Amino acid sequence: MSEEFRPALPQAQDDHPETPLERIRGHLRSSLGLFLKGSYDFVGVSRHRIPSLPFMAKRDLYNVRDPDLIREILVKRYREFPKGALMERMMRKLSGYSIFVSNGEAWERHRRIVDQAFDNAGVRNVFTLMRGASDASIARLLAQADTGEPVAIDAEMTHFAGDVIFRTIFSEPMSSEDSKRIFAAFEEFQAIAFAQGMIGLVGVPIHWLWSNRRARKMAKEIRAVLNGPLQRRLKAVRQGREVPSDDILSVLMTAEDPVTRTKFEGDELLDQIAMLFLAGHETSAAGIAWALYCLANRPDVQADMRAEARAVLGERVPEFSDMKRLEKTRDVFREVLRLYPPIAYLSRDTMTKETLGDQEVPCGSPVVVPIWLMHRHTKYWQNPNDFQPERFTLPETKEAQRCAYMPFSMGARVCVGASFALQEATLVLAEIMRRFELRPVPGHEPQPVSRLTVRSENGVRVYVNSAA
Ligand code: HEM
Repeated sequence: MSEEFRPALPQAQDDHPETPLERIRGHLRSSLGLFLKGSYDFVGVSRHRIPSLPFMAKRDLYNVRDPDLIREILVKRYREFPKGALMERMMRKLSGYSIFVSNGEAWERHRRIVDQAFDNAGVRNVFTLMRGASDASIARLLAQADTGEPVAIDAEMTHFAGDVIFRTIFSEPMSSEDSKRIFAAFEEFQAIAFAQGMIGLVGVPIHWLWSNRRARKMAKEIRAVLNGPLQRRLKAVRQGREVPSDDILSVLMTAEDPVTRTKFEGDELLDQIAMLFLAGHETSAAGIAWALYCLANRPDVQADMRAEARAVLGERVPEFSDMKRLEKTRDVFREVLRLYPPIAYLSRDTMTKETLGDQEVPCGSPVVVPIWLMHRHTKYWQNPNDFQPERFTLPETKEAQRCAYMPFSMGARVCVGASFALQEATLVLAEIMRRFELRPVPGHEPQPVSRLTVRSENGVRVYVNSAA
């Protein structure tokens, strides 16, 4: 095992900047400072003042680092800790009141319908479509390999994950023109949504912000790209033409909620598709890019994965049944999701006055589950900042996995696409490893920042060469 590689840590954020404005500016750069405050060995609930301008009301957020309380919030009493209104306001322009942000009966209905598209059979059905996106990504990498130039692997993985979700929803690849349009618009939308979220937390009503016009324009652009194939499909159905029957769109259009006997229709269908597109590509892209950064720095782990991919797949096309045999590959991805959880924290609001641990929490307060901190908690993990994929095979890590590992959250609102994400990551990582060898770019250390997802502020670049 290589001893020299230390996975990049976020730059320390100054806890005592001169002015409230400076503190706010720091949080606009990355929320890792605000939401992940506190030591990595504390078990309990800590209270933190939300930075605010002098004339704004003072509010606190509550950071929960106790596995039993986390379970209570996410699993046992999830209805009493709904998602906050701020997130919903940020996302409304792009995806209406859809599954990621909704609460109560509306969410229960959304989830019952969306679950039908993502059950196990659904994930198997879309495997061929995923493989199409993986083949396209390998072809793009082949064109960039052995050139002596670093490859922007984070941008490539964003393209890959966007293509996967587009193909698995619509049964068609994303055209290169659409992919350029949608990624540019998404990048801008996310930057605005994150900044608005941070500003909104401080207490500024976000509907006052000038950036709303720009966010609306970007959301319109994204929806237009997704609406094209949706309208084509609806027209084909109206005309009685044959349409794909096993992609995500076909299930979303036909699945009926068993309780209310309703379906997704009209704008609501486009809202849910836009949400799935966002939730389904940004997180996976972030995770896979971090995995490739870690692998570039660990040739020994690459060699193990290459041997596994070649033993399981040989020279042939991967099949759905191969995925569960790529165990090392899957453990590498699980370890990367521990070190760089794409969603660094979960945020909920209290609906009444609550007592959490030794804290009295007023009604309407933000309660944060800091996934990042739990994944590096020294009470549960040995050498928490090291990249050690083999830890997932050790019996002594079982307890940590049970109480301090939650990259996909837990409980009723657990990620709907968890199996889907593990499958696409396993597939593309095995495909990359069986063909290529990655090397780090000297002097380039990615800088983790958490905006909507945990990304590198300065990109992720690696050398890609053909493997022997
Ligand atoms: C490595 C990749 C992924 C990670 C780490 C991840 C993580 C998460 C987390 C932590 C949540 C809970 C958020 C919260 O409660 O505030 C979540 C929810 C969700 N995820 Fe994922 N996700 C990933 C990939 C995907 C994919 C591929 C899809 C769809 C294709 C997806 C769709 C969703 C949806 C719809 C929700 C909302 C579920 C609900 O509220 O009922 N995710 N994800």
